[in-house]
Amino acid sequence: MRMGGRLAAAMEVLADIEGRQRPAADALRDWGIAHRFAGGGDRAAIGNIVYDALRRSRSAAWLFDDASPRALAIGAVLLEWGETPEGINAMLDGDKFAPPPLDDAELRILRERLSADMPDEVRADCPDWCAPLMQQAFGENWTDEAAALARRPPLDLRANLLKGNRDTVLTALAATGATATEIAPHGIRIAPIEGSGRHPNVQSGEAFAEGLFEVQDEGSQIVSELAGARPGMQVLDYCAGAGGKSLALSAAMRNQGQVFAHDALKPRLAPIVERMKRAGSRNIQLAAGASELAPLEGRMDIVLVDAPCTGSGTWRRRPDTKWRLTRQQLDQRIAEQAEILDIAAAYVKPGGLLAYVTCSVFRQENGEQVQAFLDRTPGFAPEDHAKLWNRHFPGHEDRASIGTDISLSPARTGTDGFYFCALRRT
Ligand SMILES: C[S@@+](CC[C@H](N)C(=O)[O-])C[C@H]1O[C@@H](n2cnc3c(N)ncnc32)[C@H](O)[C@@H]1O
Repeated sequence: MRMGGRLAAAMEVLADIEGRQRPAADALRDWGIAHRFAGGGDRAAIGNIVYDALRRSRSAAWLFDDASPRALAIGAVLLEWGETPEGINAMLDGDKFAPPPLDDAELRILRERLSADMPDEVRADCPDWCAPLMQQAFGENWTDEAAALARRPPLDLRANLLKGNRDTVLTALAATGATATEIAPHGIRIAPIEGSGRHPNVQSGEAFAEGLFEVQDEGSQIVSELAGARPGMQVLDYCAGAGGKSLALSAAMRNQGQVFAHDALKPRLAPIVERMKRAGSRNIQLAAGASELAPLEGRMDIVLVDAPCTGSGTWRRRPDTKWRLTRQQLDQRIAEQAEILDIAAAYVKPGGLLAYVTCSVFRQENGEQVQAFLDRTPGFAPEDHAKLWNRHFPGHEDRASIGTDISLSPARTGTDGFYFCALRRT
């Protein structure tokens, strides 16, 4: 396929996502099934256009004064692929699978808009109702922060200390251009893809099969590290999901002590068993039901609450969720988080730690949530987060936003957006 055909396919997929309000991954998968002739390179390029268009929907629509799939797809290529309107028309020329070339009216508005300054709310590339939340979260930098959440993400890995170390992985993946992450001590980064490229399929290689690494964003590695799990501890991962953080905790504990992995939705825990085997983790135990949780009450050194949240910190990776999110869903997450904090706190032993984490950047799910918990719960006090950060990440003092808690973001730390707050039970 030439670029024209790829653009036409991306428009088709974007129309499907919009029309049926479905996840981008599902629409792309179905397109692939219906077009078996398309090769891996075509699928990657189409996927990149679709994801770029979703990340930059607002900007792309502004360029054309039109939010149609055509405007979003071509807008994405103009904004993210370094193409010019003339370059696009040259690409489409003579390609019978291509959409019609840019017409005079489109060329006129593009010429005007591409040389103008984007209004802040456009550059932020987020829904209107989220803009005030971004402003509350980031203050005057909010547009830069929101815009960074609309860029292509890197692929981050965590070297598994139970099987090797970062150098082992860097050597195994030398051909991918992987480098050490800046902050997380065991992290490895493969830079964001460019143009029609795709990330190497690191999970199909021997190093992954041997358990040398896990795929985990650097921000997720940092918050796992900040929880401070050490060998011999008793740790409850209360919202363990597929176990990304349980595995990081287990490695930090060198397989000594116990990680109890709980999730309200038991099927979500299922992948942990296979992941543990691969990683050589022997100290993770599933604690799905009430009977498994009851004996843990008041006995945990650390309870990690990686709470269900809006995921606004992960919009780089799942940009379709950004446009589907509603205020009602945010309110629902806030209520769930409060309930989970109240329940999970009971498992912390006196002197132990309640570590609250979200992958959201909104204050309502983060600092305000923690403050409300502290207001209604005697016996918990925030740790000194500047000290905590410096102990774990010396030399990176200025990187995170640190107050009575710690916030990470693509613009600031080059990671997904994460929130961390450690509360000591007194
Ligand atoms: C952010 S995800 C966890 C991701 C996981 N910790 C990781 O690192 O891969 C939040 C999880 O909380 C779970 N959850 C939602 N409500 C819950 C509740 N009331 N109690 C425990 N877990 C809950 C969800 O099923 C979901 O798996």
